[in-house]
Amino acid sequence: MKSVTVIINPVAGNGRALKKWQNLQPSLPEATVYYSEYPRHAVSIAKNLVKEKIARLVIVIGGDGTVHEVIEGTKGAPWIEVVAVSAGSGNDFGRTFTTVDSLEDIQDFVETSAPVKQMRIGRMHTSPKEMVFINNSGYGFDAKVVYEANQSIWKKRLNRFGLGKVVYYGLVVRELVTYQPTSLQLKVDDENHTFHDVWFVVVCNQAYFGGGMKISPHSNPEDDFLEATVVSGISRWKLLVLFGTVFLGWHTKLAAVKQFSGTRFELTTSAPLIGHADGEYSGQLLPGDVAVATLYQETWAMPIQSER
Ligand SMILES: Nc1ncnc2c1ncn2[C@@H]1O[C@H](COP(=O)(O)OP(=O)(O)OP(=O)(O)O)[C@@H](O)[C@H]1O
Repeated sequence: MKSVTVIINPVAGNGRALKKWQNLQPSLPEATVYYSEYPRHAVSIAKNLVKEKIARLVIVIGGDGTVHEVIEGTKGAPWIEVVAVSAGSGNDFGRTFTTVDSLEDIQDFVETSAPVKQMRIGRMHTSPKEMVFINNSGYGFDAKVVYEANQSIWKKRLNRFGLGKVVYYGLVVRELVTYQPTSLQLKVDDENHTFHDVWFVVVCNQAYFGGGMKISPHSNPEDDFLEATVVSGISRWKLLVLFGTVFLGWHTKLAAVKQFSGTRFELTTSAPLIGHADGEYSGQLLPGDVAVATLYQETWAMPIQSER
């Protein structure tokens, strides 16, 4: 029997995480419980768990940001299994990896002694910084929207009424009007590609991004490859239509969308670009910098949906 540890982000999903935990708590009296008290606190909680070297099931109650932090903290500890109770607003993690919602789901994991498959996780390196990504990491338009949303006082105000997403929609429209596409060089393993008029580039470890868009259908965290999607040479309003086609899977046939599979991706830019890792701001890529996306050699014990 594994020991159960619960990590909750009380602000995720505008308090939804806390409500979900209040429902589960009476059934898990033995669980060790930690609350994330500030951004990136879950990274240090997870790092401290790794030091104990005990086989355990870690249940993360939060959104993609909180799962990202716990996974970052459990690097190099395949004896720790991570599952999530989806309680954020986007929840792309739970579209591929396993989520639990009831006590029965949790018991399945606690009681099974079958080894959990090991998953690959991405790494975006821009010297001297290194970012983990479970879902995806990239640069450009979408990262700018994330960055602006996190700066916005309106996001906090509207979140109180569960309307935080309105800020994202507003910013997508604003950036559609004001964003200046740039040139980008992409090296996929040994092949060089140059793009002009680039809106965004995203390197994916799993298929979904942006809260349910299956942008990279061939991405699979069980394999040894990452996939990059570059969107370039498209007018502002066609880009909006393109986002709509992603839900139908038609975007992969458009000339403005180029996709590559590989093991190492080098990105360089002609103008400063804002970046994200799993939808959280990850800093700027400046002309002269090289961002390198690869998979970590280490693996993580995270069941994926198809196994259940
Ligand atoms: N006690 C806290 N107070 C404020 N922010 C916190 C706290 N604990 C964690 N955070 C931060 O909250 C942010 C949002 O968390 P998370 O992404 O899990 O929820 P979400 O934004 O609602 O969901 P999603 O990313 O799926 O849309 C994370 O960046 C995390 O660092």
